[in-house]
Amino acid sequence: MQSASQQLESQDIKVKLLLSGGHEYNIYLKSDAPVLHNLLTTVVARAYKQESTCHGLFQIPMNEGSSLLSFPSEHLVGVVTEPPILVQQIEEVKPKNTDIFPSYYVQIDNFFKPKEYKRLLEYVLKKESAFVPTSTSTNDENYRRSMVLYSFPEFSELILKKIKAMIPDVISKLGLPSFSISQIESQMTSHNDGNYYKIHNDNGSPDTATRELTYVYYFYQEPKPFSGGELLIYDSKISNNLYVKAETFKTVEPRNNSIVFFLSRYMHEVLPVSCPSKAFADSRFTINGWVRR
Ligand SMILES: O=C(O)CCC(=O)C(=O)O
Ligand SMILES: [Fe+2]
Repeated sequence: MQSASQQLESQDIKVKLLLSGGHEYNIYLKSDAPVLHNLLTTVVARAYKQESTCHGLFQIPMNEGSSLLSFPSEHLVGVVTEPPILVQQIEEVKPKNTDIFPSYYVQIDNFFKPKEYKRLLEYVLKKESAFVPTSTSTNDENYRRSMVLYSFPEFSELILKKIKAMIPDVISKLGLPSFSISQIESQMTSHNDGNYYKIHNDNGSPDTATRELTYVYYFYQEPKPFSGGELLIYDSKISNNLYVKAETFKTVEPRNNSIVFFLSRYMHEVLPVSCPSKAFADSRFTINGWVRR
């Protein structure tokens, strides 16, 4: 769905939310905030009696995060934006088979404190011999090349605690309805010279279906000893009533000591890594996993 809100440079927008029952709330949002896009498309969908693409609960932090406004999407009657944001004409908001649903992600820098990050790098270098080659659910040999470490109790507890604390903020930044977490999985990976992971999603099989969010934490030695290894997250479109990959995508730089969150259902891939030294210590390392509902 194409709306004018997507074309603005990021700026602060004063947004008055008009809710059923005559309630009004003033909030401030960035013009490129996914939640603003969802608010506008919800109003547009109601105006044209379409199914909203974001049915569910809105949860919007207020007063610099000290309070949270929650309301079901069907209670949203209107939105007043200052400066004005025009949503384009009916022809362009009608869902067509060719509509692109943009993918959204959140990337947070300085995830581990410097001491934790240093300890993690020292740890991974000692664990080289415990890493094993990765496989995929289809066992296709040319789909994925990397190494994985499944057990690292010294860090999995710490990362789970930090991720749990971040989830409410991540959910709100992604404009998602909240959900209760049943489990958070984690693994450590290394990508060395020529390694990659072709286009896939992370919840496409019965045993992965409850994965809601994927997270990837990146770490490596400085100066950066490899190139490539970008994460591409594809936008979606609807074809035959199914979400499928669009041609367009977002490119995520695997920034040192940053963590990325996105919907596990998005199609994504890891571009080939070039690591001239081929030394394990020079790999693109991650701790990644999935938040299950
Ligand atoms: O390493 C990355 O950037 C993403 C890894 C990934 O997609 C996965 O393990 O499912
Ligand atoms: Fe993945």
